Amino acid sequence: MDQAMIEFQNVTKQYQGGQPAVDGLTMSIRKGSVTVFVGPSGCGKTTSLRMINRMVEPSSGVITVGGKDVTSVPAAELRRSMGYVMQSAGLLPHRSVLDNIATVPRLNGVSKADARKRAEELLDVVGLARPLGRRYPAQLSGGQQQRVGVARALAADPPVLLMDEPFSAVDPVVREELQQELLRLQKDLAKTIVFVTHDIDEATVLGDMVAVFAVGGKLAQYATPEEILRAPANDFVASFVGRDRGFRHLGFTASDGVTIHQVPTIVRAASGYESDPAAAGGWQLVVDADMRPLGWAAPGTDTGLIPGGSLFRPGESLRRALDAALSSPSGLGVAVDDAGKVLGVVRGGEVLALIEEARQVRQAAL
Ligand SMILES: Nc1ncnc2c1ncn2[C@@H]1O[C@H](COP(=O)(O)OP(=O)(O)OP(=O)(O)O)[C@@H](O)[C@H]1O
Repeated sequence: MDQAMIEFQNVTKQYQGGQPAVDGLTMSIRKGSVTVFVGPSGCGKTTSLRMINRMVEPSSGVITVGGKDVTSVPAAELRRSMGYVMQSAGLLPHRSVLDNIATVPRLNGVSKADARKRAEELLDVVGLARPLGRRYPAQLSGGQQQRVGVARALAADPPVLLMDEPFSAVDPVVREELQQELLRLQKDLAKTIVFVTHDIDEATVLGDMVAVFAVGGKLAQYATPEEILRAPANDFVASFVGRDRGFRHLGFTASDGVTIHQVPTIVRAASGYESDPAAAGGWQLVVDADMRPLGWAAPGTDTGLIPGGSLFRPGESLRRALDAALSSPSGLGVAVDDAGKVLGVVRGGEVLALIEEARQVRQAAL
């Protein structure tokens, strides 16, 4: 796993008449990892990404993929050997979704029938219903189009996937869904993914490694997301990751010690409500017949169902546990298992105490 897949050796790109867009970039990207290029607008992220598949040629320096200098491979062949996903999905409007996904395998000489069969399987992989394959791109939502973009990039089963702000044009809820989907896919696929974003949150969620670029095309820090949040290399990185970095860092603190308490529940079934006799006038969690959370019933009032907050799954970070408690109208964060069934609740005060404990342990280790 520690093998390098992509290497930049002192790579510079200067477009005509300008300052360098990328300046002396040297970095090694591990096989099977997700590496995120992040930084403010115009700092050379896209240029760096595009030099990997020769959509842009460097002014100087060498880039190797799988140990091979990319300039030794014809540009068109190199491009087809890597998946590429961009912000606008870039689908061909007059071709069906299936034909869009089958484009590169067809160019590689795969028969139409085989390419379509593979395209149908890929719809499953990216979580799209098969009938959508017959539609045209304009008949899909933005999020669905991005999924097709990912399926198309995966069609030829390339070892390397290049993704340029693929999720930035969709709303935040769909965006988070797509991020989680990509992480799930990556668990099985173990591709070498290079992902460009200007969103530090997206970078720390997705990246095994994060490369922070500064204006002028210089690499400011290249480290794990945890390290970038805990120990920014300089003032530029510190200001880029922002004031919330302490909070974001919680995303890397394990929640093992969090106690999950029992919670009084009301089952909302077809026959009506069944209240928990243990409720004794406090907040009650409303669940369906399968014990999945639906919302809250406030104490002593009849205001009906109050929407719940975010959910916490044991094994997730303290950030998730705290968010579940803070976003819940009752102040109790709902914990669920993998099937979405209620396990109990976490208390905000207890999560904060654990956060403080973890901070002291970190401090003592310095
Ligand atoms: N084809 C081009 N010709 C001339 N200059 C270019 C070209 N493409 C990019 N640049 C310049 O190179 C610099 C880096 O651009 P690049 O697109 O790589 O940055 P980026 O970090 O991806 O930005 P953004 O987040 O805005 O997409 C910018 O100053 C940009 O104006």
